[in-house]
Amino acid sequence: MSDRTHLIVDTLILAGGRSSRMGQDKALLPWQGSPMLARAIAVAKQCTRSTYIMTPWPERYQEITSVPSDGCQWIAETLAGQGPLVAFARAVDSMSSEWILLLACDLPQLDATVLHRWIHLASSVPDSILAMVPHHEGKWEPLCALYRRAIGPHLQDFITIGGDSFQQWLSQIPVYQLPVDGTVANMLHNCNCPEDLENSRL
Ligand SMILES: Nc1nc2c(ncn2[C@@H]2O[C@H](COP(=O)(O)OP(=O)(O)OP(=O)(O)O)[C@@H](O)[C@H]2O)c(=O)[nH]1
Ligand SMILES: [Mg+2]
Repeated sequence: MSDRTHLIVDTLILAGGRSSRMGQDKALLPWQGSPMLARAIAVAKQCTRSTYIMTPWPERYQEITSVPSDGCQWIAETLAGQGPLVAFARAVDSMSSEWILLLACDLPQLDATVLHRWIHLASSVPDSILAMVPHHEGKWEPLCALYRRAIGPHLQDFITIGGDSFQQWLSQIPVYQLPVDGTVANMLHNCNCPEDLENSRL
């Protein structure tokens, strides 16, 4: 058991998806006046030490993020379109924190208070726990969750044998199930298509 109150946690935001259901780049879509990626960065900066953004097209986001002047770092993605699990596996090697807060770029209602609570909880889970992930409506919500950086080799092995599903991978490792109340459920609402965006603004 770690039992330390000050863990070193960095955020990794994945922003390299195709946005095919949305029909345009989700990261740049405004929600309450600011692009969804900028919102995710702002919350990450309130909660963790450094913010990394994994994307094959950093030039698209220069204006909204002012990277690197605002403390964010890019992780270059050379092979785009492999999906979030592979992107995460590649990014882990470039990171150095003990825990990683993994976020999608399409979560406009992230709540810093909840994320702080999860990070605090991470300091007291047993060392055997490799990830802390909300479980909602029968499935894991892997793109708003905490992972030990030490999971890197295990994840790489899973991918090497053809794995590409977070749900399958998480069923094979010791995961702490984060409870989902109303606030967390709102926070997990990701905007995949135009209707999701409209519903989340209601
Ligand atoms: N860096 C990186 N991010 C990815 C990749 N695939 C998905 N993502 C990100 O993972 C998160 C969840 O992806 P989805 O919500 O399924 O988004 P998507 O793949 O862009 O959308 P669809 O094309 O509609 O499935 C989003 O933040 C995406 O930008 C990838 O290959 N590389
Ligand atoms: Mg999504």
